Amino acid sequence: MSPGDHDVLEPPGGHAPPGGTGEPVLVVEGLGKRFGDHEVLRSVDLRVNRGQVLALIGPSGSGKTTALRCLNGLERPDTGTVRVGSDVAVDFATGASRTQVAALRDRSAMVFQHYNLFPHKTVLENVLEGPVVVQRRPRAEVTAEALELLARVGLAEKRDAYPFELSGGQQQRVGIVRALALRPTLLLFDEPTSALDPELVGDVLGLIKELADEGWTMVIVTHELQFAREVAHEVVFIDEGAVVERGHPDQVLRAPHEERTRQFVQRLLHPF
Ligand SMILES: Nc1ncnc2c1ncn2[C@@H]1O[C@H](COP(=O)(O)OP(=O)(O)OP(=O)(O)O)[C@@H](O)[C@H]1O
Repeated sequence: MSPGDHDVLEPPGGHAPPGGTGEPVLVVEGLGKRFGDHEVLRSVDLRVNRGQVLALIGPSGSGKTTALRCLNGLERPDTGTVRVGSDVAVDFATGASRTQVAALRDRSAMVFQHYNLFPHKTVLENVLEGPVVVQRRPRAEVTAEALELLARVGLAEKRDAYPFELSGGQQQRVGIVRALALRPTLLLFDEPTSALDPELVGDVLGLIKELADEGWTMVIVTHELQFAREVAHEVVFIDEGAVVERGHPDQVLRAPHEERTRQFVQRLLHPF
């Protein structure tokens, strides 16, 4: 590979050391969002350094998905700034332009709860859609990368299959490949295993853990607390749209300072 080429199997900038670097990839300040009278996000701050994983946890309806969608430009916050990498900084309070929001979307890639694959497109076409149609990169180059990524997740032979021919776990692996093919600076996961049958959950979590070990920078919304403890460098607990507690996974998940965090963690660990 010549200098400047991008190895699609590696995170941008190469593998980060364990624990990440000190270089910020995502800096979010004062993120606020209302849907009508409902204040869904209240001045949320987040920071993730290169090679780090942030796990965002919280009760249903606390604003986790909305926060991710704001980071990805799929939703427009009313206030706050979002910086991704060294060259994209969007201040929503002063009215972000379409070009700025598009730049934000270009830097991060989202893996959705329900896979969101195009049902009428093959696996390969699903992976090519973003890089070729949206990013306008050369089809031949992207196809080679997509096949490499599909091989990595054990789906090379499914390139011409349609989503309905795949298991949920396989569909979600395609969802992850589709995100990686965008060469994102930041990967966003929205409860990536919540739609899966229990026996397929470990398969997808294992793949995400591998990516984390390789130094991909990620924000993961999850209810899988054991997984969050193993993979995340920081856990952020939000409730009613506001950050209640943040810290090392062992502290937040085993010895939380806040009563609301303790109750939430207990409910997830002991639902009955
Ligand atoms: N497009 C929308 N229009 C109106 N209200 C919305 C919209 N999207 C989300 N909401 C509301 O915002 C609140 C937060 O929703 P969000 O999906 O972000 O929560 P969540 O923490 O991800 O929940 P869950 O764990 O159940 O997925 C909810 O009350 C939801 O009904």
